[in-house]
Amino acid sequence: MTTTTRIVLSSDHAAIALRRIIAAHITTLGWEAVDIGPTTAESTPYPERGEEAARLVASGDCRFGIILCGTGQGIMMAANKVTGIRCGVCAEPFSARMIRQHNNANMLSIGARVVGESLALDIVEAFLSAEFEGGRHATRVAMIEALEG
Ligand SMILES: O=C(CO)[C@H](O)[C@H](O)COP(=O)(O)O
Repeated sequence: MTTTTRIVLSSDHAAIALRRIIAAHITTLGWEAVDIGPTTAESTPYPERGEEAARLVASGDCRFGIILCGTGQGIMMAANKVTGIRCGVCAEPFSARMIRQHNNANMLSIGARVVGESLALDIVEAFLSAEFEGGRHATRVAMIEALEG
């Protein structure tokens, strides 16, 4: 398992401001933010933005990925198409903690049109501070991996 502290951040046009806020925040927590944009408000397709981030996580270049679009849903769907990625959309901290503890998620998706800044930062902190519990959950995660063929 990679030990890097790099976290890739990516979004579509709907979430640029919140992505930047999260990138700045995680650096205060000791993580290295790898913000791959976009930098302008021009419309950009979330499948490409999600895939780009997911490949950096799947390759081991980044430990985690935090991705955002309007709802968090579309970019999550794209990221989960990349082998090795387990990404969940979270709109509250409990689920963000649980997708680490039970599902060993390596990416977190947030909807910038769903949650505000303060809640988003709580969600990110819950995700980053939780650890995978293994045990019975490892068996189930292995079953997800088996679906990848
Ligand atoms: O949430 C999203 C995908 O799940 C996108 O951010 C949303 O569909 C973009 O919409 P628009 O082009 O109207 O800004």
